[in-house]
Amino acid sequence: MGASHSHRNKHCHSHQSPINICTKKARHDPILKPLNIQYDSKTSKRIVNMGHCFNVEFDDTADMSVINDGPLTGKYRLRQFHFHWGSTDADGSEHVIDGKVYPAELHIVHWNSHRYPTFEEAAKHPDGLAVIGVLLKIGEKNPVLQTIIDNLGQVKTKGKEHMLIKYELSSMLPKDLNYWTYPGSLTTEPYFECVTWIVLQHAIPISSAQLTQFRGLLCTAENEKPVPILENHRRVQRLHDRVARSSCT
Ligand SMILES: NS(=O)(=O)c1ccc(NC(=S)OCCc2ccsc2)cc1
Ligand SMILES: [Zn+2]
Repeated sequence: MGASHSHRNKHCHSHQSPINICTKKARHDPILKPLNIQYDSKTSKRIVNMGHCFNVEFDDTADMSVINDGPLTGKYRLRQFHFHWGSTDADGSEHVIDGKVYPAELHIVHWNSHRYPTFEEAAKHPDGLAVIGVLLKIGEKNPVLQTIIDNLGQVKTKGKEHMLIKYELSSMLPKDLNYWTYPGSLTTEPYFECVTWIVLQHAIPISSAQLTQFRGLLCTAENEKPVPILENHRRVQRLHDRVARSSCT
């Protein structure tokens, strides 16, 4: 679409996610700060089968688990995390790094409680949400992930939920918090362009056997013919006028 339509572009779909991140073009921006992550394990509440994925939800009624600094202004409150995966280990991540696809991706969803009263309100604004994307690579069994996987049996069918007490989300993150950041969108309905994406440059391990258990979740309800959630990742979107920046050289 030519420049003459850029006004229309502005309001519709020019900042969609995920994208392929060309690491050579993602320049280091010295204004970017280190990411500050403060998660309180007491805020973990439950795991829910959403039908297209499962969400691990947190108590976001106050600024107890938050992130700030990095590319952000003010505090963003932890709401939920979830994963995207593929039907085989050859596919699955949403973000792609220099054309390399990873077998899965973790999304940790936060909303701007500094400026907006609720998640729903924040999701209507470009600075409303901040999602940390963590790429997963096939490796040794991940004990922190195993705690989540051990609970999947309790949420096998769509709509089922199960309590999750004192989950230490911070222990799932890599030590190295260097990241790429760019302005984008939700990668599922309603695709709102409200996300500051923070994609970590260091991947975390998951074993192939653990990943297989994600595919055992059903997108159907208890009383329906069982259909597994074999994959739930969106294809990469056009960059348009955007630039991805790096937190390090
Ligand atoms: N895959 S993603 O991280 O971009 C992502 C994150 C959140 C959501 N949606 C959430 S948490 O809420 C859905 C309902 C809603 C309400 C107002 S805007 C969206 C969708 C996709
Ligand atoms: Zn996601």
